[in-house]
Amino acid sequence: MSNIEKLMDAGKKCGIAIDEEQSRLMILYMEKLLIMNEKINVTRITDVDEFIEKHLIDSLTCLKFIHRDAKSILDIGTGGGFPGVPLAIMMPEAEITMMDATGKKLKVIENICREIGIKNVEFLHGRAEEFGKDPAYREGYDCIVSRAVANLCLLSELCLPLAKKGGQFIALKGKNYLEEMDDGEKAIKVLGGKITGIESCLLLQRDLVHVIILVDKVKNTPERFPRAFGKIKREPFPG
Ligand SMILES: C[S@@+](CC[C@H](N)C(=O)[O-])C[C@H]1O[C@@H](n2cnc3c(N)ncnc32)[C@H](O)[C@@H]1O
Repeated sequence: MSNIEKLMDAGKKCGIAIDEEQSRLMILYMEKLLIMNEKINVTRITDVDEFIEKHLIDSLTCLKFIHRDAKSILDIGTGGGFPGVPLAIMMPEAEITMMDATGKKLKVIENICREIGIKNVEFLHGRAEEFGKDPAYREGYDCIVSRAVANLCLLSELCLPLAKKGGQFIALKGKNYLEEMDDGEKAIKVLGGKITGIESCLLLQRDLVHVIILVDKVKNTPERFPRAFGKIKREPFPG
């Protein structure tokens, strides 16, 4: 079976319909990223089957939860482009912005996206807590997604200020999410969000359970958030 077929098949097993052209683009992205990864470390996953499951399919588990009318999606801490690049391939009508504090990684994914012709993407180099204070970006996105960046409390302070009122924040989490829920839930409420669902996603390996935390932005974020990163790290979230 070719890698293109493998990805379509894996999608089918996980309830995600991937057509041949979408699969071709994602596999091309993977191949180019793995070549670049030998020079600039972007991902520790280099085995193709593992990449398909843990990067491509895992990124797409949040697809069905994104509001159909979402036009602007921001991936905070995108790293090697996850979940942003697979979402951009699957949602050609939406504009996907990928943000990361590390410019080197962002340049790699930008170059690959340009090379393979993914057009509905933008790149923002910098820290989420700084963009969150900038009126040009604050409360400017329909949907914020983020995977493997920080615990739920910290992550919410980075992400929710950038979501529009009426928009969403979707956190892709590992199976240990429960430890983060108490503090995370309190912070989400103060930041103007409301948890509307916690969904588990079973990947191909049956023991690999990931969780998606769905948050609606129901109120504007108070102006004092986000705080500077040093403060976010050092001080507990003010209730
Ligand atoms: C572990 S990687 C995860 C990458 C990708 N989301 C994934 O799931 O494969 C975390 C990424 O978040 C970025 N990051 C961490 N804190 C950030 C912040 N405050 N603003 C923007 N990016 C941040 C890091 O530079 C890093 O690339």
